[in-house]
Amino acid sequence: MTTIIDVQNMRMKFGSEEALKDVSFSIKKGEIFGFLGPSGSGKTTTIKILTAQLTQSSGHAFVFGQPASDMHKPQQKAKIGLLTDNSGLYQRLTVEENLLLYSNLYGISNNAVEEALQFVNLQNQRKKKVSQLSKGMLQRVILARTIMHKPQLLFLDEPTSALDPVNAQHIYRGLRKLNELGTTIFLTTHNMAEAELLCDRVAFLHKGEIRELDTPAALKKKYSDHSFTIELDTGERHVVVNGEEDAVSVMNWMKNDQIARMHSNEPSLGDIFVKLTGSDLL
Ligand SMILES: Nc1ncnc2c1ncn2[C@@H]1O[C@H](COP(=O)(O)OP(=O)(O)OP(=O)(O)O)[C@@H](O)[C@H]1O
Repeated sequence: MTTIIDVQNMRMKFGSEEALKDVSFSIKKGEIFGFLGPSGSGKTTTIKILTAQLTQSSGHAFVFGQPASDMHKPQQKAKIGLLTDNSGLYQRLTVEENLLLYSNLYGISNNAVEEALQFVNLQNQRKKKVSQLSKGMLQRVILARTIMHKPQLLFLDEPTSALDPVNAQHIYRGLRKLNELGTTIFLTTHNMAEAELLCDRVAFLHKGEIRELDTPAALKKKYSDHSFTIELDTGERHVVVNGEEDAVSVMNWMKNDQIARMHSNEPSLGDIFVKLTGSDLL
């Protein structure tokens, strides 16, 4: 599979502060990759390097097989979509006028405006002026603009931070659809449930270092204590672990038809994050 992003031993210093320390990862075409970390861990700095807004102090950062510092070149830039909190929208124009302006400016077909409005569930707000939008609506317009040229690679920095759960779900469906069509997605989020739902692999960043990188399922397995919680008909709850000692109790409860519910106590990505960073993001 084609490698879309390749980062090896990347470091970034701002004066004496080391924002990134020896960061390495690579992302294949078609992956949804979650870059997770508390505030100040280096997520935005990484996106800025990968989109040529900053140059790393040392190490290797390649996007589409070219140095990331070339991403400002029009040919490379056309392949990516970057969602940031910097809106750049015209306040006095409507949602639709903003998107049409953008599509004309970049030679994108006007049909893309309709598709983008659907993608973010804003068809009914198209005539609203940008100055009159709520924070969540504004975020959706920016996202619409980001995906309008059908980029091969999408950088999404906190794409649903201002959205209510219904609109967030709508965006998740849209992102999955884009991904099925081949778009690779690099996503940062503080929302661990979102990462678990969307990402093929996640990296946990802490103080500029990647502490773990794997599929959510593999990480959950790695950090699991292999215990189960059993709830009996009486409401009594027992935590049991694999092994002979608890097997006897479990067998007896089963024989006597006493078990009402049983589930594995595998950790969530949020639990793993707290364990790794000592920070509770939830
Ligand atoms: N231009 C800059 N000059 C100096 N320090 C910077 C600059 N940009 C980022 N930093 C520092 O680098 C570190 C990483 O910042 P970064 O914005 O990448 O974090 P983040 O993980 O994106 O945080 P958040 O989740 O709050 O957006 C922080 O300590 C920050 O203060």
